[in-house]
Amino acid sequence: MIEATLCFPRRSRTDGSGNERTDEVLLIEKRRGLGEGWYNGPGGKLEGDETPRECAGRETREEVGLEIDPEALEKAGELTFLLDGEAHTFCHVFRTRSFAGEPTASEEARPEWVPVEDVPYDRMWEDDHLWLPGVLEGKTVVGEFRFEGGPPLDEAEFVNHDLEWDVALGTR
Ligand SMILES: Nc1[nH]c(=O)nc2c1ncn2[C@H]1C[C@H](O)[C@@H](COP(=O)(O)OP(=O)(O)OP(=O)(O)O)O1
Repeated sequence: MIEATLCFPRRSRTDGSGNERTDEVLLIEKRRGLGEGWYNGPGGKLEGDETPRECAGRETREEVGLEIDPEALEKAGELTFLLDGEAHTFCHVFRTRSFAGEPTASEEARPEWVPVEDVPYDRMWEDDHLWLPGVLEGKTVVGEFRFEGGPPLDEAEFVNHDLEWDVALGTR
């Protein structure tokens, strides 16, 4: 089974007049690999003996150039994606308001700050609208999502899911 991560950097922006505060999340439009052409958080597969939070920090740096201290990441979710009845990917989800630098595009990803109310769920993995809103509200989630008819996973059909909210997650 693949072990992977997703990272959702957050910021609050105030408009020129200082009146409107917009809460935003950094998404990427993925340019290659699984989920190509769709929006998601930065992230990818664990490498070597790195921890999930180290992986999330590294992938965010590689894909969009933000520097993130792995210890500053808050664990928000653990998602299992099953393909044709078998565990395909276990994904650790993190969020953070602590990072350095400005997002820049890479070969893998085009970054975009998006108001939390305008997340383009119709251009994302079909399961995202089920768990990402809660994660962006500060909740924790454990979920299982079943796909059928692959591989690859991103061409399979999303069939059903189970979700549990406000779960105490490990510190990894
Ligand atoms: N159903 C799903 N919903 C979702 O939101 N993200 C999913 C997903 N299934 C997989 N992912 C994400 C998790 C992880 O960040 C990424 C894994 O995709 P890939 O195997 O293509 O890895 P990448 O090519 O991005 O990583 P590296 O090769 O390690 O750079 O896709």
